[in-house]
Amino acid sequence: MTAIRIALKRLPNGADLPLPAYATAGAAGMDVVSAETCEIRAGERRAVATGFALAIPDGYEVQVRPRSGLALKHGVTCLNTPGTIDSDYRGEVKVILANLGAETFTIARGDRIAQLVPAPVLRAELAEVDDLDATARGDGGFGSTGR
Ligand SMILES: O=c1ccn([C@H]2C[C@H](O)[C@@H](COP(=O)(O)OP(=O)(O)OP(=O)(O)O)O2)c(=O)[nH]1
Ligand SMILES: [Mg+2]
Repeated sequence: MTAIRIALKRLPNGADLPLPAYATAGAAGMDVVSAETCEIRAGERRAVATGFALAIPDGYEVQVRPRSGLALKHGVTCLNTPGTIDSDYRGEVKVILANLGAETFTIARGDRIAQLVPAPVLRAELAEVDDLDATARGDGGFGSTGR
């Protein structure tokens, strides 16, 4: 398994926290813990601090993804999933959690709240044209092929 090196800087609010880590040998995501104790009421959202910042190598991003256990048990997910950490972002990584459940969700400092997955970035060069090539689908979409 190849790994890319990503520089991580602990921020003062993350001084004593575990760094993002893979929970099992085959885990795709590194679990991230919360740097704050807080509550998210039903129907609300919050940018939760993680206590670290990253310098991702050029040509890569880091995706912030929800944990399925929180989603299934509590209705808590990343609102902007997958969140995008740009390679040129040097601020604190935050996890935008939304509580879609019926109960207030309590987060303790150190709780695992999301997972980070690095990914290569492909950039596109747009070529503006007057006409696009024809396809069988054409402009059908949004359920046009049936259930
Ligand atoms: O879940 C997330 C998503 C984003 N970010 C940070 C890192 C990312 O590089 C930056 C900008 O994210 P994005 O491009 O998704 O947000 P935007 O609304 O387009 O903000 P900006 O105008 O700053 O690009 O915010 C996070 O910490 N967590
Ligand atoms: Mg942006």
